[in-house]
Amino acid sequence: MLRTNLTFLSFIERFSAENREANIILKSFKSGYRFIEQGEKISNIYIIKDGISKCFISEENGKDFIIEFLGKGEVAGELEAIKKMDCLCSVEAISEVTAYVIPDHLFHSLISKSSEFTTILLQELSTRIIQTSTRASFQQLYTLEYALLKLLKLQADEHISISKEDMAAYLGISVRSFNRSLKQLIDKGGFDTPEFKNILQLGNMKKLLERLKP
Ligand SMILES: Nc1ncnc2c1ncn2[C@@H]1O[C@@H]2COP(=O)(O)O[C@H]2[C@H]1O
Repeated sequence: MLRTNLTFLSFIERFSAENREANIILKSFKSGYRFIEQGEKISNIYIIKDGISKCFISEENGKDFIIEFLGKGEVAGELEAIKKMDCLCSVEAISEVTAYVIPDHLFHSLISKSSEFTTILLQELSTRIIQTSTRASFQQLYTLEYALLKLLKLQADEHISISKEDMAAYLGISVRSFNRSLKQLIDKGGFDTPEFKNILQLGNMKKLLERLKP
């Protein structure tokens, strides 16, 4: 749910410190700022140093679907650079975000000259395929309450807080359905499986549920 890639982050921190002339700059974005807009052409690639962004597709019916939350070391904008296509989705800060901004010519030169960089990038893209496929299967094959419980547990574990609207957009449902599922989950008191039996009893889970109560 919240992706990070600390290997990518340490590579770019080291590279920009050792190659000041490369013009990699660090930019800060306020929460709510959309630094990549779906359908546009961009000339930079971003590697997140701090903070969390959401990466989402807006459909023509006005609904948004959150593909992934991107944290430390995650790259954004690489598809447009590699495939020479318009940006697949939008990327927006949901907390204060700082990111390394890499001009696309430098990104391409790193791919052709640094096998370390290319290996990290290939690993990242492979992980994205694995995670996106696993999530698609999970969300199709389990009940909504089960997916919601898993999403809540991840937030409790990682001490992050995601708005109700964003959680609904991540699960691909309306806020109304989200509230209904949350109520069902609270009323039922959890699932009788070894993995989830005690989740609702976690201290920070109680606080999370209080905040979200419909
Ligand atoms: N499945 C995914 N998981 C994580 N990030 C993604 C995924 N799909 C797209 N992105 C990111 O969102 C960015 C939007 O702009 P780009 O299409 O240039 O590049 C995209 C990727 O960096």
